[in-house]
Amino acid sequence: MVIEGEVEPRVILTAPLSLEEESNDADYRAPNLLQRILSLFSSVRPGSDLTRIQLPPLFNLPKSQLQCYGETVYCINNDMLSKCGKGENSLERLKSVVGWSISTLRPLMFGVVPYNPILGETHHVSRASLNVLLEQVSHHPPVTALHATDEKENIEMIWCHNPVPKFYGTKIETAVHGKKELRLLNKQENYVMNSPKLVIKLLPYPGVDWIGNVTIKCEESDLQANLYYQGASFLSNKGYRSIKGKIFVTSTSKTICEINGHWDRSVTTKDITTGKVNEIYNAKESLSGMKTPIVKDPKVVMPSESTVVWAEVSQSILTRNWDKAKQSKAIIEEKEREFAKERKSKSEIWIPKHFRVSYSKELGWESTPNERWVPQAPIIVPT
Ligand SMILES: CC(C)CCC[C@@H](C)[C@H]1CC[C@H]2[C@@H]3CC=C4C[C@@H](O)CC[C@]4(C)[C@H]3CC[C@]12C
Repeated sequence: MVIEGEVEPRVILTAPLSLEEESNDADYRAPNLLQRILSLFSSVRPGSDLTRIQLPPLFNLPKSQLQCYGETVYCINNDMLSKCGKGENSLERLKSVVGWSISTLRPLMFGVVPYNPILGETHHVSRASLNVLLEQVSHHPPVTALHATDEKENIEMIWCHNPVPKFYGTKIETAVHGKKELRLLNKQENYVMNSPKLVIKLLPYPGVDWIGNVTIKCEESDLQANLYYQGASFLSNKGYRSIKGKIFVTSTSKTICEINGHWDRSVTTKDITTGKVNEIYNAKESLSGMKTPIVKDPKVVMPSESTVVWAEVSQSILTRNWDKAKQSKAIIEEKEREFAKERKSKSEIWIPKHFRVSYSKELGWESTPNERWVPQAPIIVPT
C-alpha cells in the first residue's frame, strides 16, 4: 500500500482502492485473520443487521466510507466519465455509461473495511473540472449522499446510498440500496442505476465479491442495460467476477447488444445484428496508476471533512499503533453517541448541510443537493 500523509495528523490521505493493492495485500494483514473475524461475529446471530457493530481498528482501512465512495468518482486512470458525454448517439453513450458504472465497483481487500462515517461528516475533492461532495446524511440507518458536477463537461451525478450489511454465518452480505444518477446535461439524458451486492465471503474461501443484478436506464432514449454480476460458485472458481448482460430498447424489449466479461479484467459488447465486438471497460487501464489526492489549500479544509475527522485514527493505523487507534476511535464514537443523545433529549432532528433528504417505503432514501454546482475543493487529485 502506498502511503502518503502529513507529519501533523490534520489531514490524512491514502492511496485509492485499486487492483494492484488487492494483488499485493497478502502480507498486509496479520495471520489468523479469519479466526479473528469469526470470533468478532461469534455473538452475532445469522441474519442480523451489522450497522451497529463497533469494529476494532485492526479491521479498518485507514479511510472512511465517504472516501471509498468518492474515490470511485474522482480516482480513475483514464477519463471514462467525460467519454460518456461525447458518444455520437444514445447507444454509444449508454455503452460508455455501462463501462463507467463498472469502474465504480472497486475491489475491497479481504479483512478490512472503511470507517462508518459520523453524522454530518463530509468529503470534498476536485479533479480537474470535476468537483465531488459527499455527506453522511443519516447515521442510523447509514445513508450517504453524493453530488458531483463538472461544468466544463456538462456532467452531474447524484447518488444516495443506504448499505444494509447482514451476517449469514459463512458470509457478510451488504445490499447497497439507493440509486445512482448520471446526467449528461448537454444531451438531456439521465441515466439511473443501482448497485450490486457486496459479499464478503468467510468460508470456505475468504474473498470479496460483487454479486447481483444491475439495471441502467435512460428514459429519454428509451434504452436500458441489464447486467448480472456473478460470484464464484461454491465449489469452483468458474464464472468468478464475471458480468453478463444486454442492452435493449425498454418499450419493445428488443435486444441490441450483448454484454460479456469480468469486472476486474475486461468487458465487451457485441452488436446483435453486425456481430461487431467493442471493449467498453478495461479494469487495468482504469484502475491502475491512480494518484492519491493531495491538500491544495489546508486553511479551508472543513472540520467535518472525513480526512480530518479520522486523521488520528488513520495515522495510528498507518503506524500500527493499535492502542492509540482504539483510543482515538473510541473518542469519536463516544462523541457521536453523546450528540445523538443530546438531540434526542431536545427532540431535535438533524438537518444535513448540503442535501435535502427524504425516505419513503416505495422509493427508499433519496437526496437532492441544495446547490446547483459543487464548488472547487481544497483537496485535489493531481492530474
Ligand atoms: C460491520 C461490517 C463487518 C460490515 C460493514 C459493511 C461495510 C464495510 C460496507 C457496506 C457498503 C460497502 C460499500 C459499498 C460500495 C462501495 C463502492 C466500491 O466501489 C468501493 C467500496 C464501497 C465504498 C463499499 C465499502 C464497504 C461498505 C461500506
